[in-house]
Amino acid sequence: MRKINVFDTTLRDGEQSPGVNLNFEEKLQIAAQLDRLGVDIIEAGFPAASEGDFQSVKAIADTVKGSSVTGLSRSVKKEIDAAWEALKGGEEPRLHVFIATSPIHMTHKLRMTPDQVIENAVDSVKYAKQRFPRVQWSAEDACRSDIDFLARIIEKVIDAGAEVINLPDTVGYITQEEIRHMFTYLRETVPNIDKAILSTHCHDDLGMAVSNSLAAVEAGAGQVECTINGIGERAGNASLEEIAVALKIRNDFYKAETGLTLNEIKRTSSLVSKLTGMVVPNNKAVVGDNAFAHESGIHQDGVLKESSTYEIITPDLVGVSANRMVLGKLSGRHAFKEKIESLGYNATEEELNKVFKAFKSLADKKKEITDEDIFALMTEEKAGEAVKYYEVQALQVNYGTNNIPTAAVTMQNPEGETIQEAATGSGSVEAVYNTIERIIGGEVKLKDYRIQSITGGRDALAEVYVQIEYEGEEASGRGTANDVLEASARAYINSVNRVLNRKKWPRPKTEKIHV
Ligand SMILES: CC(=O)SCCNC(=O)CCNC(=O)[C@H](O)C(C)(C)COP(=O)(O)OP(=O)(O)OC[C@H]1O[C@@H](n2cnc3c(N)ncnc32)[C@H](O)[C@@H]1OP(=O)(O)O
Ligand SMILES: CC(C)C(=O)C(=O)O
Repeated sequence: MRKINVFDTTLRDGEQSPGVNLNFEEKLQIAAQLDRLGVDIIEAGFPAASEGDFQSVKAIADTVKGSSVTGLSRSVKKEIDAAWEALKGGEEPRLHVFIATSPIHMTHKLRMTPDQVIENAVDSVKYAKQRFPRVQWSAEDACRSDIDFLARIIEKVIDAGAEVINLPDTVGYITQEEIRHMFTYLRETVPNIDKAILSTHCHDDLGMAVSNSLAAVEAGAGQVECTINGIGERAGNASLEEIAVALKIRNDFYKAETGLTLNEIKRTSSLVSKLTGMVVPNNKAVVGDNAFAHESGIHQDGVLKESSTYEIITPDLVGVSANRMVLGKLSGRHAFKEKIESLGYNATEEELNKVFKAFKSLADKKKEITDEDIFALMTEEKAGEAVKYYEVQALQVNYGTNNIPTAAVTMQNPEGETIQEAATGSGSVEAVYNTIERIIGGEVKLKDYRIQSITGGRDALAEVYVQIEYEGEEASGRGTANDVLEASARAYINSVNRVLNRKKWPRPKTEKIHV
């Protein structure tokens, strides 16, 4: 069986999804889970993009030991240097350097001739090879490039030292037949192609990213680039879970396999969804809530008699467990610790104490504590803001059908002072947000507000996601609580704190020195 390397780019292309911005702790948490899932390569970010990206790529390279860690760079010396500084502590430093090869990108965006692009690509790979033991080169917009030009440039970058050649469908344009032809033609035409692994990276603009990736595998791709839940720029990237499970279930056809621990898929999907705020649709293949649900009588009858009548994937293959309720308010610390570990977390003693306290207080209010509740509490703890500039201490809301909603909020400000304010609004949430805005003393534009319950039932935890603009920066925020107004306040403050944390690591002014 042919082994296909899985290159996960959730933390780079996935983070390019509009509205997604992960903080340092969240990126580390996702990287650790990707490592548990067993992806071969984690693209941890774009080190030259900002100090924040640099620091998170470095921390991931320094700590992740199973998967190989890479970072993206333009064909620019300074960016390759920055990537080296971020990645050099890793076990197998690997660079991903790219330049566009399609006529439309070369002419209008790069304003370079094809020969200049070849020279630039070769120089940047040679420059990178002076530092990195492994270099991957990508031909951005490969699928709209002239195939003979691609063949020419690929031969030259392989000679310069590139070991992986990635051929992205940057704008999600290609069809399955065309991508199969592209990979086959290049394998037959480029004389030194056997010295490199060919890789595919598909976008989902026409909803064909997964099938195109699988078609590339059929035609000889040895690496697939994808993201958890298919998140990514515009309509997203090929989704890792769909490719991995298709290769597993249809290995009779593809004759290829990944090295993934498939029963970590559901957990990874939930973590990424929670931390990015991008909800997984119920009907999403493999990880959607309905993926294993049977509604109609004939189907239910069939499944009860023999599950393979209507189920080609068993839920446990991807880590979906039927058993929900486990712990309650009388549970002790040992059982709780074991539960946390079974959910894939390694908690420090301090984290465990904090989450155990939160669990006990939740158990006082809520009858059943499910895995999802514990997962939410632990994620909140692990992904707390780097610095909590503002913190909500108390909240009171007065609402009546014939009254103007009024909120009173007590908060701690960055100087450690306790401040109290009150304000009204057209609804309770607006009253809370107007009050918080007064305390912060700046305008906060609310661009998106979403609420969901973590489990079913009237006592379910509420989870609120917001998208705001504050001091010229956009940020998302998340808050979880028993009460929807408290969850709303937490999400709002969380997003403001993210803006303030980001301002600690501003995007540097880059000097453009092309290789
Ligand atoms: C298909 C993809 O997903 S590619 C990855 C996309 N991801 C990102 O862009 C996120 C990170 N990006 C950033 O933080 C910024 O864009 C930076 C730091 C990389 C560059 O910022 P700036 O220097 O302000 O340039 P800006 O983004 O406005 O413009 C891009 C420039 O890079 C050039 N460029 C684009 N791709 C490449 C490349 N692969 N190699 C060299 N130059 C390139 C463009 O032609 C343009 O050059 P110009 O300024 O001479 O016209
Ligand atoms: C930089 C490359 C790999 C990319 O993300 C794309 O072309 O979509």
